Amino acid sequence: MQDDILSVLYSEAEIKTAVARLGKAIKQDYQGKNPLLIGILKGAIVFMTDLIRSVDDFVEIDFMDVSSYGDAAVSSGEVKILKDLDTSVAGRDIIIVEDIVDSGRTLDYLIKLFQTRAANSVKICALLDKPEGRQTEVTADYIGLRVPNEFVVGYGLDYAEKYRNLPYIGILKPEVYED
Ligand SMILES: O=P(O)(O)OC[C@H]1O[C@H](OP(=O)(O)OP(=O)(O)O)[C@H](O)[C@@H]1O
Ligand code: HPA
Ligand SMILES: [Mg+2]
Repeated sequence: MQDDILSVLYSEAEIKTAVARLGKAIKQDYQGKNPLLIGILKGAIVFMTDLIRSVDDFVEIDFMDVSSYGDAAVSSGEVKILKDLDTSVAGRDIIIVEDIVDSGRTLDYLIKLFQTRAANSVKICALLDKPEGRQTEVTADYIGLRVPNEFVVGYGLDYAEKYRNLPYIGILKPEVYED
């Protein structure tokens, strides 16, 4: 698995520091609000489990499974809900937890959806931001680390369902996804 990685972009230690910073900021901004953190499966799973343990206050969690990449390295542009929430978002302060904002299409879709469902507020916490990938106006409120315009994997992020279990963020060798 490690042979497919061109270079390590962010080490485990760098990720840990970024996650701790995000957890502190959320605690400060949401005192007494009992926010609902919504992890977007599957990519956000690793980040979500670390993030919630870095928020030293009451939070609730739920998950939604949406997909737009399938087995490709380029977004299909069509966001599909594979599993919806169990919790009602009406009147709640929502924090969408994402592994990466790339084209921004997934978040654009989700923000509109939660606003339609009458959430009190909707913010975004993303571990990674890839600004050069953007095709929409979306910006995350809480950002861990910035990544260049390369396909990155690890710490939850996949290529064709692989590499999610790498403990660091790495750049995939282009020959792995180009034919
Ligand atoms: O900003 P965007 O271009 O929309 O890309 C970001 C989204 O794409 C990935 O999900 P994917 O659809 O690959 O599903 P997965 O989380 O199950 O891997 C990633 O986890 C984000 O949810
Ligand atoms: N890597 C993995 N999954 C992704 C990426 C990426 O760079 N961008 C959007 N989904
Ligand atoms: Mg994916």
